[in-house]
Order: sequence, then C-alpha cells, then structure tokens
Amino acid sequence: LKGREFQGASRIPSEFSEEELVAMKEALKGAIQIPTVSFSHEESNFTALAEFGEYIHKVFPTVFNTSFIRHEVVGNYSHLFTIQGSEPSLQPYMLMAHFDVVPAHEEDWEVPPFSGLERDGFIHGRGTLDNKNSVMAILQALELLLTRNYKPRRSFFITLGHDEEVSGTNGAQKMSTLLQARGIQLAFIVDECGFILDGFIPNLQKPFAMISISEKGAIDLMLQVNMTPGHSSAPPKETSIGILSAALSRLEQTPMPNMFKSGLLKTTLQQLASEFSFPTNIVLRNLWLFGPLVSRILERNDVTNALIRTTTALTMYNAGVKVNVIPPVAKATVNIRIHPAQTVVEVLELIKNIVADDRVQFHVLRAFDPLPISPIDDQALGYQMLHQTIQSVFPEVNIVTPGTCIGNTDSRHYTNLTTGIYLFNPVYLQPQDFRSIHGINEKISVQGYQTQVKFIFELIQNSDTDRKPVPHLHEL
Ligand SMILES: CCCCCCCC/C=C\CCCCCCCC(=O)N[C@@H](Cc1ccccc1)C(=O)O
Ligand SMILES: [Zn+2]
Ligand SMILES: [Zn+2]
Repeated sequence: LKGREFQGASRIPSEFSEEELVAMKEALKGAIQIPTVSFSHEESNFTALAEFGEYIHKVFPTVFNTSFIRHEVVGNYSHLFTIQGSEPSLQPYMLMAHFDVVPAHEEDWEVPPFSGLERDGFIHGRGTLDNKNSVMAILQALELLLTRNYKPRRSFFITLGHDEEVSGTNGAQKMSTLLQARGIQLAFIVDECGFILDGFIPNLQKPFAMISISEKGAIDLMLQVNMTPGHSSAPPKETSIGILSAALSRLEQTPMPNMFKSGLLKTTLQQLASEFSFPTNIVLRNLWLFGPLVSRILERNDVTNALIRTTTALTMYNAGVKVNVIPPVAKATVNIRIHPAQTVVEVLELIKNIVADDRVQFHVLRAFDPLPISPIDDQALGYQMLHQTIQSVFPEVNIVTPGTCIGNTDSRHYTNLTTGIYLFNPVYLQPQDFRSIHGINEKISVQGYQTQVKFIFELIQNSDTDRKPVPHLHEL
C-alpha cells in the first residue's frame, strides 16, 4: 500500500489522554526552569546547556531508546536526531528549533522568568515562545507517536541548536556541515519565525497564518572616526564625536528605499483584501493604484516598516577617555537588516552615500545576504504540508500567506541543504506577545502549547506522503 490509502489506513489520531496533556505542560515547565541563557559568543550558561541535554533524555525516554533514531551531540551541546524512515526513496525533511534563550531581567517580570509558573492558563517564562516551546513540542510529538508504535515512511532530521541567540556558529553551522558531509539533501526545513497573527492589522478581526519564506539579510557595521587628541579648553571646530554623531544622525534620518512593490507584504495584503469592508477591500484589491498610499501607511508602524524596507538601527556607541581630553577616536555599531529585494553590496553603497564623509571609516563586522525566497507553488512540499496541517489543526484560520522573517534564524545555516526553508510556529501571536519575545513577560497558553504538539504530531504524519502535493482546483 502506498500514498493516501496507506496513510488513511494507518493514521494515528491526534488525540491525547488527560494524563498525556498534563505531562506535556509539565515537561515544558521543566524546560523553562533550566536557564540556558546565551549572553555572547564567549559567554553562555554552559552548565544549563548541558543540563538541558540530560533533561530531554529524562522526559522523552522513547525518543532516545528507539532503534531507528540516531542521536548525536554536535558542538558540545546541540542535538541532532536522525529518524530513519522505511521508504528510502522519499527525500528527508528537517524540523528545527533552539533551546538557548536571551537574558531576562527578573525585576521587570510579573512572574520570575525561569520559574515556568502556570497562572491563569498560561505557562510563563523566557523561552515559552522563543523557542523552547518548539524544542519541546517536536520531541513531545515524536515521543507520543513512538509510544503509539509509529514508524515514519519518510526519514527526517531534528536539529536543536544551543547558540541561535548568538548566531548559531557552534550549533546549527556545525550540524549543517555534518549533514552536508553525509551527502544529505532535504525536501524542506521548518524553523521558527512565522505565526498565526492575531490583531496585527487594524480592523482585521480574523487571525491569519503567516509562513515566512524568506529572511532578511544583515550587516553589523562599525563606523569609526579618528581625530587628533588635545586639550578640551581649546577645542577644534569638529571632534570625532561630533563627526560620528552627525553621520549616525544622517543614517537614522534617511530611510532606505521603500521596497513594498517588490516584497511579500503586498501579496499578503492582496490575499487579505476580501476580509475587509469597503473601502479598504477596494484599496487592497487595487494596489497597482493605491500601492504608494498603502506603503506610506505601513511605514508608520515599526513592524510593518521593517517588512517593507532595509532598516538601520544604531545599537552601540563608544567614545571619549576623559572629561578634559578631546577624544582621539569615536566608534559606533549599526545593525542593518536587509530587505530580500536588496543585497549586502547594494546596501553598503547606499550607506556610504548617506554618510558622505571620508573621515568616517567603515568596518564590516559581519554580513550576509537575505535568504532566497522558498517556493510556495503546488509542488512545494514543505509549504503544502504546512498549509494542509494548518487547515486541519486550525480550521478557524482560513488565510495562509507567505511572509518575510524580519529577524534571523538558524535556518540560514542550512541553505546548502535545501531550497525549501519555511519558518512557522503553529502558535497564535498577538502584538503584545510579539513584544514579549526578547522582552518581558513571555508566556504561552497551556492550550496553545498542546495545540502546537498536536500540529507537529500531524505534520510528521502528513509528511509521510509519497504523493506530490495535489494542485489547487481553481474556480472557473
Ligand atoms: C501585516 C503583517 C504583520 C506582520 C507582523 C509580523 C510579526 C512578526 C512575527 C514574528 C517575528 C518574530 C521574530 C523572531 C525571530 C528572530 C529570532 C532572533 O531574534 N534572532 C536573532 C539572531 C541573531 C542575529 C545576530 C546576532 C545574534 C543573534 C536576531 O535576528 O537578532
Ligand atoms: Zn528564536
Ligand atoms: Zn530569539
């Protein structure tokens, strides 16, 4: 038996007992209590990262004791699971997540950030949305499938990174190199970033699922001005601080070009048009005419502005050695996020033209282009699997749209293994939840987390298909 008949006959229903539901949330709480904080490249809580490895062994025993699952630790703390399917002709896929978290300043939180406390139906703590929820949901779904004697047809990998928050070079990058050395090519990857968005667009009552199919590029750029030091009692007309500040101010005051016309947000808005009443529906259906107006409105909000252009954030500044010494050097670091329609080279050129001052030196600390745009056509297995699973687990969500991730994820280390990178967390996200990511009072509802487990439970089974996705039937 093959294909749909096979799946129909052997499909394991995503129904969980009360005991299993309780065990699920308790397992997540335990994960939140381990303070796996990444502070910088050099500084992480290595004890906690190691403890996390022991913890997943304890709570997911079947995953670690199944003959067709190989577990490896990579880069000392990251975890790579190879789940061998029964049909070697099916190209494998990969589920990704990370278990390091950004620091949390305890005093600002309503609930201690590493308590994993349950209150009013929510589990609170750092990592509940970014991204221990995904780490735990993936392993939990697999554990539950295995205890029901599931054996996949399509092989898949699970990679759990330990340093995503400090750019993934010891975890994701090493796992990618290892998989490449083994000759692995993947049908698709699913990682963090998209969500079911609720309340992000004024007057849109309905939630919609946004699967990010590209990710912005980035440049960390250091600007430096050197001037001759001297006595502050007889200052020169211009100092290194003044010159650098003026350059930075020009950068902040000069937005990069609006790329609304060539971006994915335009597609999203067109798809959402019918959800609005007059006149918004007409405006969104006719972006050829109203595009400039709509893009000006989008510029007013920081998140939508980030979706339509390259952004420039002034993030570090350093100058001066003593109150009465003219500073010899001033340095600042700018974090630039590149829109998918632009490149590192183009943006650097624009930056130099805006600064337009030869006394300002540029040092590129780190730079990478935006991720290529992953396919979403009828034959794009990853997109279609996510779409299908969203429809069955979230029947109330009838809009699924492609988007751009405005941050960076570990998935960028895997572009050598696949052309299908899809960023989606099957979790509802409201604007205040968005602010809690890297902010304060991060939390997930118990029911939302249990639904995430259900989603992955179904996604893994859906991905066993050996059929090419069925083309949509368009209405005549
Ligand atoms: C009309 C549509 C509205 C759309 C709203 C969009 C809402 C956005 C939803 C989710 C965005 C979540 C972003 C979280 C993913 C980013 C993860 C992250 O923070 N990564 C770091 C990686 C990094 C980079 C450089 C140094 C260290 C780490 C990052 O990007 O800064
Ligand atoms: Zn994350
Ligand atoms: Zn993060």
